Amino acid sequence: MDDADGTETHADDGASSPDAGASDEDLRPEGPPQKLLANREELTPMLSQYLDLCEAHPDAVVLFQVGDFYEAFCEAAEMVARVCEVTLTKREDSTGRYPMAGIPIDNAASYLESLLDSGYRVAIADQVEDAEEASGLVDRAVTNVVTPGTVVEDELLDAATATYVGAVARESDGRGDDTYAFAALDVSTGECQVTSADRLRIAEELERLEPAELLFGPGVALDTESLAFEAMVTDHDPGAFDAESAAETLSSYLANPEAVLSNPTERRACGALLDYAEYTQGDDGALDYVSRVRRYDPRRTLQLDATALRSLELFESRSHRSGDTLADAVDETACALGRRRLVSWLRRPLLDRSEIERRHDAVAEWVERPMARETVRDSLADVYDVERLIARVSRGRANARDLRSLKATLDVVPDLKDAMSEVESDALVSLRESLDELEDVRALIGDAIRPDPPQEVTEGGVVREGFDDELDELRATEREGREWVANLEERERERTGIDSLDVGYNQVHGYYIEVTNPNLDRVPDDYTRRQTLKNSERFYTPELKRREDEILGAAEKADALEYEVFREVREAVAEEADRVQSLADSLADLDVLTSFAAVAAGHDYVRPEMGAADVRIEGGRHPVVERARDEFVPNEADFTDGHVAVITGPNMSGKSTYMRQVALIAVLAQAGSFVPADAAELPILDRVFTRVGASDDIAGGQSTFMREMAELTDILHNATEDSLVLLDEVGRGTSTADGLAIARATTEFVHDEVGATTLFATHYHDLTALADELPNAFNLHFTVSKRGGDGDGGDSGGPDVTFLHRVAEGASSSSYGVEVAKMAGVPDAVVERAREYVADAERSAETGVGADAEPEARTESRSPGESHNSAERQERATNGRAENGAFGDEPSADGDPSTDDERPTDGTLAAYVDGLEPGGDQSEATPAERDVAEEIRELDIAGTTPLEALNTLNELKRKLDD
Ligand SMILES: Nc1ncnc2c1ncn2[C@@H]1O[C@H](COP(=O)(O)OP(=O)(O)OP(=O)(O)O)[C@@H](O)[C@H]1O
Repeated sequence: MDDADGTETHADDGASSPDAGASDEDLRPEGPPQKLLANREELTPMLSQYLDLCEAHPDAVVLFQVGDFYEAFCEAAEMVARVCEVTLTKREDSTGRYPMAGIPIDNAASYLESLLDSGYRVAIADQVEDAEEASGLVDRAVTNVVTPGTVVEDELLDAATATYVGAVARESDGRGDDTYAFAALDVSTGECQVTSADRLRIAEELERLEPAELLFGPGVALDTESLAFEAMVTDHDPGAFDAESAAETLSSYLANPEAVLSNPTERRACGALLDYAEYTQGDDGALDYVSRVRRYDPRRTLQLDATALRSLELFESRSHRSGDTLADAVDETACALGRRRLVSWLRRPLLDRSEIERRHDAVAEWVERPMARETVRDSLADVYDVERLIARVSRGRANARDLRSLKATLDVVPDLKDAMSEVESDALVSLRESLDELEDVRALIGDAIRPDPPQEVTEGGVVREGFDDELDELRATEREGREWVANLEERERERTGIDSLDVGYNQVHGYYIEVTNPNLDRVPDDYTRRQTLKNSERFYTPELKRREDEILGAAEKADALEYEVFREVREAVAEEADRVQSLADSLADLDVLTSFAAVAAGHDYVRPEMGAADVRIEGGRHPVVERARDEFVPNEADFTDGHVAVITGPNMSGKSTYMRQVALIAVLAQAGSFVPADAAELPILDRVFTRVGASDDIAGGQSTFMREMAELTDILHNATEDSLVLLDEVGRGTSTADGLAIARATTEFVHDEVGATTLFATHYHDLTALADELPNAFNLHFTVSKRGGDGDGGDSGGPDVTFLHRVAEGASSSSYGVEVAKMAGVPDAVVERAREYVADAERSAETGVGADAEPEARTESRSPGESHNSAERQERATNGRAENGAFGDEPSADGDPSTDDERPTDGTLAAYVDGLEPGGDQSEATPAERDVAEEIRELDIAGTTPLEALNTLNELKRKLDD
């Protein structure tokens, strides 16, 4: 396939076998293959060239163009064959046998994707000279290193999200105060952003942007394991982080780097990053389209760390269903530019009230002008991803279709401006004014490029007639020649009298006149034989030959000239990349503002009033859950009389949804959107913290409880009075006593020291007492409606519970755990038995039986460390608070009436245990009952979910029945 190299064909020659070469599992497929290194002196020129390229790219798998394939050899071949599921063949020459695997170039993207997904970087070594013209070995060079963070191929990129490569640099002041800088680049668009801060905040920035690939400068030791996203860590030349070389790299991108990047650390991170980007794009020098290097200050945006992004399901939902994230719910953008901008606005909601209100003004205006808005959206739907497209143009990778797509986008601009002719809000007016029609570029593409050009740019059919005189002449010659040939058949039939005479063309022999055998005697003298077939002969005439040369010569020249002309046009367009990029920028903003308005109009969102002292939301809804439910119950959130809300209510009653909806409303408002509520007054939050239920979390390495506490520490250290804190069942991951103690202390701390707006959902009903003690705390609870039995135990049917999902003031009075268990499908027998236990426990509580029955002996049966709790419990039990005794070891919230009638599910189990205590009425206890008692005693109640508890109960009951 590559004659110049004397290479074997790639096609499977039957010699393929998995053991065709070295099969050492430990060999890395990247870097120079051992076997080639060993034979270095004897290698054929081609393999020697391959080896050189491998050595120059030790971190990457080199794919080496051989004709229509990209080939890999030795260890790399084995890996490519495995990962890409292609046949492993071999190449054999006098120096040895080398495994070989190849992927077809035409279809390379999908294979590249597999390689990237498997964690490899790929260096593409293309033939950089025409194989036919090469004397000897074809020259090859790495034109592109494909890595997860630097991919530019549309097929490998998600249209809706930006892909970043990031670099982190560190500078130490010698006194322990380090500055960290983080630079991130989207190589597909040229968007580059840089910031610096302390280590923690930079780690947060990484999590916010989630780069697919990271470079760490000298001295940076970030534990990537602890990051909440997966990134490839790349070792790039540490020298690129040096101040001097970074300055040199930056000089190609910024006229005055010091004016844009505020400190040396930022310049080092950015310089190294751009150096790496250049390396991946084939080392052709500076990337012209990276002209927007921007510095940003994370303190100017609402902080959302990885935990918050995840638990609020901004961009990824736990269900992993599309449509289940906030970004999906408020996405009515019309083009990819808008969708990516929406994500970036939601990632970085604003802090500046006037900037926020500027967006709200624009949304309000679009809500009021539905006709114009919809016209704008229709036009935006015709906008291509010009941000990536212009980057391709600058890299010299765009084809003629790309240019036509750019033109189609530019065609839309006048319509957009028209539709916006009457807008008044500041943001929309300045967007309208910034929409550059790029009339020159549009005219150039319109005149030069045919409306429906082919994919290939080297085979003609690209440039319009009338654009280039020389090209037109060549095409005319070609056309005339073809016409002459087209009429030849007719003429020759007439001249020779052979009716069956045909004129045709084939790749090998060119034009011919075909005459069937019976007519051969009538062939004129000027016919020369070209080819003999079974039933006919093919001829040519001197004139046909001359015409053929003319046609083919003109066509070939025209194709080459067209490509030349196309490249000139492409370069002329690339010159205007900055203008195209700022147009893309404006279109993206416009799309998001229009989308916000479309969502607001379609889903009854209101404009929030910003700058309030406290959160006050009327009729608030959860933007995602409300779409999934037929009937969503709106709820108030009023923090004007207190900033700490303790929220109780049965499982499934809507606590988590409620808390998240408050946060999502705040995030949406600060991103510039209207909000799902009847009315909203909102302060400008500096940060949203979330600590959600322990069991909801992925406990990566750490114990769930440790993670919970680490997150809590973060909140308690970093929250301010402008923060919003969501705490969902803090303390659940440990013993009840510790959990309650932590929850209580946390609430007090947040209340007294932090002052943040806090929503604290809890099953510890004792916490509700805090509302009486702390002036700025108040109780909220979720109500249920009961039908049927009243749950007093006398009615074995028990109550039928309907969740109202309605929040109300005050503390809730019951956990309804058993009813939830019933709804979850726990067998009726178990549910009924559980109800009996609840009723027993309640009777015990009323009469004090359970508590009184607890004897001294119990203390002895416990471990020494717990004796204090038992004593304390007994003391409280004597106070008639049997349900606390049932929990075993909770601190008392004496005198709080709201907690007196609580009946947590766990209490019923513990009450059951109490009844079986050795010191209780054990005279008739059977061995089975004693076994059961023992098992119950060993249960970790605090670490057991209600459902597990009921299943355990079912099991225990079965044992007793047996
Ligand atoms: N306001 C509402 N209107 C309608 N449905 C709601 C509402 N709030 C929540 N829901 C639905 O109720 C179910 C339970 O909600 P959620 O998870 O918020 O309850 P919870 O009280 O936090 O439960 P748990 O204590 O078990 O974690 C969800 O399926 C949710 O879709």
